[in-house]
Amino acid sequence: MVAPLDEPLFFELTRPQPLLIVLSGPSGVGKDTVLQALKKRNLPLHFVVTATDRPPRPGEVDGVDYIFVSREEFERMIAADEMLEYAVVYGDYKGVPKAQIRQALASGKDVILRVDVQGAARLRALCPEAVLIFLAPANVQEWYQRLINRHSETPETLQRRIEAVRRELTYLDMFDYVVINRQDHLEQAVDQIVAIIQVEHLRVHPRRITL
Ligand SMILES: Nc1ncnc2c1ncn2[C@@H]1O[C@H](COP(=O)(O)OP(=O)(O)OP(=O)(O)O)[C@@H](O)[C@H]1O
Ligand SMILES: Nc1nc2c(ncn2[C@@H]2O[C@H](COP(=O)(O)O)[C@@H](O)[C@H]2O)c(=O)[nH]1
Repeated sequence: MVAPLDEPLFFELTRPQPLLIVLSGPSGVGKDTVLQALKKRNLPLHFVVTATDRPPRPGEVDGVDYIFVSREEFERMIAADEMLEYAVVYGDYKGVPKAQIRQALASGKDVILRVDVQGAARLRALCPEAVLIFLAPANVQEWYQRLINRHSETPETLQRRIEAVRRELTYLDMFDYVVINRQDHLEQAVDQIVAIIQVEHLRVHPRRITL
């Protein structure tokens, strides 16, 4: 006699576990640009809007690019334990609102966010099951030119970002994947990130995020 199928087992197999995907890499490598291109693919992803106390750059929109707050408000959020991770990045506060991530994961969606490399290290410690992707340039000249062409930096902030890159590269081992964002081949980098998400959902032992 054949045993009846075990329904809870099948439920487990077909119910995807949401992923927490962390995109990191040096300043100016193209993290935001890659995420904007990924948004256009209309995948069931929640794109986290992180908070900062730096002023918006021309064209940046509150609630879309960042949640822009005052330094006092940022410090209130830290004191109230509202940040999953926060750091002073190139002189400004940046932080990941905890409630936003929890709500998105609870809805069953994969969650993706970009942070600097120290933020990725902190998230790895807080959430070892997160998927960490290091976005890298094809070579240092391309990366430097990208940062210059963005016209977002003063000589001082540019220097700070250049000094940081050497230290950031020493963290490569902590990441699960590396994706090269080649000059004028943005869609290729996006394809590779989509492939990582797809393959992560094929794991026999899914990553289980607990925050
Ligand atoms: N594949 C690419 N080819 C050409 N230019 C690119 C590519 N990817 C990004 N860029 C350009 O590089 C510049 C930096 O990109 P972006 O601002 O997305 O970097 P970032 O990693 O988010 O930087 P930061 O960490 O400082 O926020 C932008 O001017 C963007 O248009
Ligand atoms: N550790 C964190 N880093 C963050 C967060 N949000 C953004 N960032 C990173 O900061 C730098 C600088 O950003 P910019 O917009 O001022 O150029 C960049 O690498 C971002 O990825 C965060 O919540 N935590």
